[in-house]
Amino acid sequence: MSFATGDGKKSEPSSSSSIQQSCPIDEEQWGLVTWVQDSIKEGNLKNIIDSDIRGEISPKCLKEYVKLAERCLHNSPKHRPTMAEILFSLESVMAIQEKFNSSLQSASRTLFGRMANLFPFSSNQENSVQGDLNLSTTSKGNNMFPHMKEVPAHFPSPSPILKEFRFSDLEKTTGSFSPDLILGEGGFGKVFLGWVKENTLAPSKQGVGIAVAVKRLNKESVQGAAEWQAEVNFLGHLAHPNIIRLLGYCREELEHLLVYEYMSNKSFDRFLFSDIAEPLSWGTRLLIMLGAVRGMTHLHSNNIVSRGLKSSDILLDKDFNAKLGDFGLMRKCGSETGKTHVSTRVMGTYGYAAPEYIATGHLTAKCDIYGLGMVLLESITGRRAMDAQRPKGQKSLVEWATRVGPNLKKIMDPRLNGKYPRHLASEYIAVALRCVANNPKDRPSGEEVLQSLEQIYAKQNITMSNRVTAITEVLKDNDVKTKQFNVSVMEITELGYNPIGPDGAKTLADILKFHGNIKTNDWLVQGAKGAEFIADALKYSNTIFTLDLRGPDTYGVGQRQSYSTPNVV
Ligand SMILES: Nc1ncnc2c1ncn2[C@@H]1O[C@H](COP(=O)(O)OP(=O)(O)OP(=O)(O)O)[C@@H](O)[C@H]1O
Repeated sequence: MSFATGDGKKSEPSSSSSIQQSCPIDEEQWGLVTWVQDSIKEGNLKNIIDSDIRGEISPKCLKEYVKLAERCLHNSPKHRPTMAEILFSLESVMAIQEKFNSSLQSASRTLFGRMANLFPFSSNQENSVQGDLNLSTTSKGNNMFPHMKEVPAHFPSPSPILKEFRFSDLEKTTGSFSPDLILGEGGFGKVFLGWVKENTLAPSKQGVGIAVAVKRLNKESVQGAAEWQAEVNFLGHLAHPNIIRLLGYCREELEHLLVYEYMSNKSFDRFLFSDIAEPLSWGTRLLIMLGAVRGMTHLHSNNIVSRGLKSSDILLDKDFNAKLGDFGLMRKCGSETGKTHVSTRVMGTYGYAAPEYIATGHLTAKCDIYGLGMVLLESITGRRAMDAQRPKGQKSLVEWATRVGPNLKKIMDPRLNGKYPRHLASEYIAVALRCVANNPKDRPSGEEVLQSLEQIYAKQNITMSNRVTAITEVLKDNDVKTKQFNVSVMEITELGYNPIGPDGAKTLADILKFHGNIKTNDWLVQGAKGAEFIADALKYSNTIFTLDLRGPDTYGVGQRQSYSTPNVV
């Protein structure tokens, strides 16, 4: 913020200010502060406005703005506002100014265009994907906002492809924000299911057209408006299969709404921490995280840090494709947030935030990697980043997981029922633990995480042709005569094994050792290759192997026959 005297020169500072002794500011700043304070006292507000924007500011707005600045500069820290209060005040100021201006566009060229630049992104910082996206200001006058920096706006305005909805249309779309249509509730408000016509996005009857999710911010939300603005500015410009699509927005009076594509499986956390649905298999969890990492690396390549990825920010469509949502980047910019914003989000914030970010407010892409590591850990353990209900020593997931890391039986989500490939699960955990390393330098980049997960996925990938019905003659060398088997292909796919060749046999042998007795309907066995494969596996295994067989004609309903083979070593 720049202030100037009427003639463009700075006037001499008054020596009467009490700020002088107690504020650790340099002489130049002190001069500015006292000069502004004196001008305010004298009722000389006009004089302190930058001549470039004088005439564009509503007098009422200016008064409020200056009042806020004065509070920030209060001699006693106790009387200074919190970040949340500042945001709230700026929001009110903005509303006053908007009444004064005829349009948002004209406002953005003036004072409030400068405020929009406070949104934390950058387009021109060198190597900012891996590098420093610190938002601390370099401007001497803005030390009150340690996590913000006036940087050039990457996406300074909503994308033209976004639809500007009328509030009345969104009311219709959601049955007047019917409680029956609530999809969920976040820190800033409720999300409703609505229906719109496919081409025009005009309101439609329930069940007709396409489903949308309408997020309506609480009017009293102190940070909501900033979040709303950030989402409109960023999300409309980001087209990626792993990033939620924003269809449009609405801003009328104090109402702020966002309209997104509908994700029928809602958020990932629901599947990890509640019993509302069948637990997700290892394979599905891996694919979800792959999608999330792809989305995150796309953000990083656009110089955007998500500032605290959480499992609730990963939304899932009907096929469990993952998309990142929740781009309100301002919301966790101050430590005050924890005091003023009471919701699970605050717990989440602490649980997911990188230690150096908590300590210094210094934001880098590596802070995102830390959050990502937390979600990777959550996805595999089924435990929350922070869980006050857990016994001592287990409340913080990162601490607990670092301790028990290599012990798969302890660390893996019991709801996986042991159905995961041990060697791949170990690799997955190792990646997650690297991401949550205390020292940011020890954390991998987003690209590295992506590569690691892709490798894990490739190792377990089974093509569709291998997933065809398994009708097999198995174990002909092992006492079972000609038998045909129909084996559950999905299960083995989700376990992550490629049951072909010696490698497949080795991994199966590994599993045999781990599980003891297993049933054939956990495995894909196909033709003569399948027979060889099982036989091979038995050679590698030291375990008694129990087969539970059923024929193709009776698959799913038929009789089972059990067969136990002695150890074949
Ligand atoms: N596009 C969507 N489709 C379907 N459900 C959604 C969609 N967006 C959000 N939801 C549901 O609404 C809930 C609240 O979402 P929201 O983004 O407001 O908050 P959050 O990320 O869960 O929490 P917070 O805002 O506190 O970080 C989500 O957890 C999800 O269940």
